[in-house]
Amino acid sequence: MCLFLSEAQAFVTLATTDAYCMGCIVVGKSLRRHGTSRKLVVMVSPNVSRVGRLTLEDVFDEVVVVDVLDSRDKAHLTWLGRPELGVTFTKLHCWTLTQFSKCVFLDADTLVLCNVDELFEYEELSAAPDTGWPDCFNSGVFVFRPSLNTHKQILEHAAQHGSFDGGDQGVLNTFFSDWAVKDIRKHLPFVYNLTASAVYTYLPAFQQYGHHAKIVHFLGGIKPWHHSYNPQAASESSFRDSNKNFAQFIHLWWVEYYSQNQLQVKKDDKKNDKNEDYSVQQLDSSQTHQTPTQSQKSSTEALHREMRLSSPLQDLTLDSLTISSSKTSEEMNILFDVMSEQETEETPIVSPPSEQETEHKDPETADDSSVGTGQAIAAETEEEDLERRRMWEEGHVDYMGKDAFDNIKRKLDLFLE
Ligand SMILES: O=c1ccn([C@@H]2O[C@H](COP(=O)(O)OP(=O)(O)O[C@H]3O[C@H](CO)[C@@H](O)[C@H](O)[C@H]3O)[C@@H](O)[C@H]2O)c(=O)[nH]1
Ligand SMILES: [Mn+2]
Repeated sequence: MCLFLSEAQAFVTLATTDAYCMGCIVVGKSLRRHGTSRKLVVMVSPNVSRVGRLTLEDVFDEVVVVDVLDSRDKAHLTWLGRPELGVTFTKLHCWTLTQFSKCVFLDADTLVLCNVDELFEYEELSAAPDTGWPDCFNSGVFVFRPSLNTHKQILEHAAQHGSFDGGDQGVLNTFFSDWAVKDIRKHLPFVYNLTASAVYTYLPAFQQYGHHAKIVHFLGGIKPWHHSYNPQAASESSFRDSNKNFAQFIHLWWVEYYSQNQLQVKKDDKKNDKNEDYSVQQLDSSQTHQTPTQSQKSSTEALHREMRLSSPLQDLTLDSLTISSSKTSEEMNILFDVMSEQETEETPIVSPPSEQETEHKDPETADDSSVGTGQAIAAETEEEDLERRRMWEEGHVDYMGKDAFDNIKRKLDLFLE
């Protein structure tokens, strides 16, 4: 029964360009990292490169090709300042995924920070308020029920009324027009679609509630894949105020982008068993060592190479991305060093053991690890640090434990002070 339910539900995202494929990879990996039991589906338009699609196949259960739907509504999109967003009408095709009874749509520019499977308890159409106009919902995260009938009605509605912002959000808000007032149970908490905002009430609220964030949404023209995160820059003008908080999320985004994913490891294992080769890896013949981490890297690198050929973004070349990625790993090391330093100098920051861990702890080992002297802790910390560093470098970030977001944030805050 449970299995049936989880097979009939899916998280869905969308990419109509290779740049947005990068975002989808992070959406998929972050959902898997946090152990979702639902299927992962990505819709792609036919112009997405073969490498882009193959890379997505490493992460998603289904890659569904859909036609591009473009509002071509230059007038309204100019109001929004985002002429490129006409293609977001393509998102409306998510209602055609009738192999699922219920889905959660996530924009390609979102990052999942914990398990959010409880979103499937909500009904169509559930979404979080938009920070720009809170009586409208933001269409970056929403719960819906696929139905060809609803799909047809929405497209007819779009043809008849157009979209007040030129994108899908305008159409969906006028189609589900009673969202603001009819049923509060369809209002998702803001932490499921946390966007940055310059409104003056935002910062204190972020300080108070920001650590409850479950899904971060990098709304706006600049996406995480457009720049790398630099800890120093966090104190400079480009990362001031609310963006400073988001700089930390951008860092996490890059960590997730380069992390390994379980589906890839499974596929690599299969490949080794059958002695087959994957075309993504064949594209990267310069890679001699085929450890899972490197093969995973090679598929993202292959995507980067493809982007250089076909990216619509002028500034997004292989070179800039390579610099971004090396900067990122350098920064990860800086971050790691800061975390290690702080840990040996101060009380080690570790998440409290879960009840289960406490229950099953061997009393002998429990003696040294949990109630040892300061010296024992320091000695162990050094060893643990080395191991953790190795794990971190291989992309196994312990988000639920030592590398939990709260710990990283605390260390970054200290570092940036
Ligand atoms: O060239 C594009 C542009 C967008 N998308 C997809 O459409 C989504 C929405 O575009 P995005 O750039 O994320 O828009 P936002 O900056 O989030 O802007 C807002 O306005 C959009 C237009 O109404 C809505 O789609 C968004 O959900 C809403 O948050 C992306 O995440 C992608 O999944 C593409 O695949 N290719
Ligand atoms: Mn978005």
